Amino acid sequence: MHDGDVFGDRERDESYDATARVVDAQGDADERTVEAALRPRRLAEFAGQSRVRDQLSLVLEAARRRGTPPDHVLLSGPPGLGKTTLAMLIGSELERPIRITSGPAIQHAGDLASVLSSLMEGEVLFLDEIHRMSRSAEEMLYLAMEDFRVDVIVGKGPGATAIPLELPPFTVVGATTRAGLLPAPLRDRFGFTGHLDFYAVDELETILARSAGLLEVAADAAGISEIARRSRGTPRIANRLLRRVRDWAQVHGRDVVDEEAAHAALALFDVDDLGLDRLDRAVLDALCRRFGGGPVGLSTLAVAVGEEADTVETVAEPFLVREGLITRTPRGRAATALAWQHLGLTPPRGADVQTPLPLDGEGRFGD
Ligand SMILES: Nc1ncnc2c1ncn2[C@@H]1O[C@H](COP(=O)(O)OP(=O)(O)OP(=O)(O)O)[C@@H](O)[C@H]1O
Repeated sequence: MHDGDVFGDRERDESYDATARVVDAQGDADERTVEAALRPRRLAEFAGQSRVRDQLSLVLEAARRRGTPPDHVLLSGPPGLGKTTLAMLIGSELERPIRITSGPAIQHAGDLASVLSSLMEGEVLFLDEIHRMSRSAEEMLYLAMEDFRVDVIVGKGPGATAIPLELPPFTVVGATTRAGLLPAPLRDRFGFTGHLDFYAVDELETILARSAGLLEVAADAAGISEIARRSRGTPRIANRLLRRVRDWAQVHGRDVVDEEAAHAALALFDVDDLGLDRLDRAVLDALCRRFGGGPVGLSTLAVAVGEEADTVETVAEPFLVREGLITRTPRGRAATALAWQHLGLTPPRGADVQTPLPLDGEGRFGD
């Protein structure tokens, strides 16, 4: 029932095929079938995010004891960190059916009305990319979440009338990578909000060990650890790298995914020991070698690496900033001392003294 076309309509950069990156945090439609097999089936199997997991577990257990559907749940955070997985787990923990759709699939209030009017009591409605719903659907959703009612409009023009339709109680689980884009009235209807953060290496190791078991891949601790370190804090990337290393091991007649297999496979796929790929490194290289560490304007930097400015900004930059390799300053992008070191170069004096711009809380810059 899961992972159908509703996930296919994602915003992609058009000039650069980000899906071709082995370190892309967004999955494609084909990959979702494999991913579905790796999803934890119980909350207890969900590694990491302990705060959100414990809070959610409490909310669900209390609702179960009361015998009522829990509050609506909003899950936010970057792609590939487990929002869909948690939504599925809410359904399975409550032992309720789950209905899946997404913001882009609901462009008219009527689309939402037909979903809402067919919900059963206690059903979980998962709305992925909820920030991409149309305004009219959003307004209908507020009312449905608060009063369990939709107004069905019959007729057109001055003669149109609204017929209220009562709905059985249900729970909305919304997922978004951009919580800041949700209008406040919609955000306020969620009784519980969980923000997912990037995973620590040991958490990714736990996830990888479990995935290796499910994929029936023999993997040793050093191999798993090597993959975890290069996975950019993201389970989706970790699982994908595991599959590529498994491929390498298989083709080279190795029985075990070990450190050597991980090194060789990840070198083949251009993923370095920090998890940077070709584009990330090209940006650092241009910044340091061509522009003396910057600061340099985005468009100049983009020309130097042969990509669109938007690609550099949305695909490469967020991770480079998060890793402390570059900063964005009012005068442009600048390499930090860490970037120089990563390229094996000596940083010039003052490589770290640029004043960064403030982030807006979602890893984006305020300008
Ligand atoms: N905590 C976790 N434990 C085990 N596996 C996980 C965990 N988090 C994510 N995964 C795995 O990572 C993959 C991606 O997770 P998921 O689809 O839930 O991410 P998402 O946040 O919904 O991404 P998107 O925003 O792109 O929809 C799945 O295969 C899932 O099983």
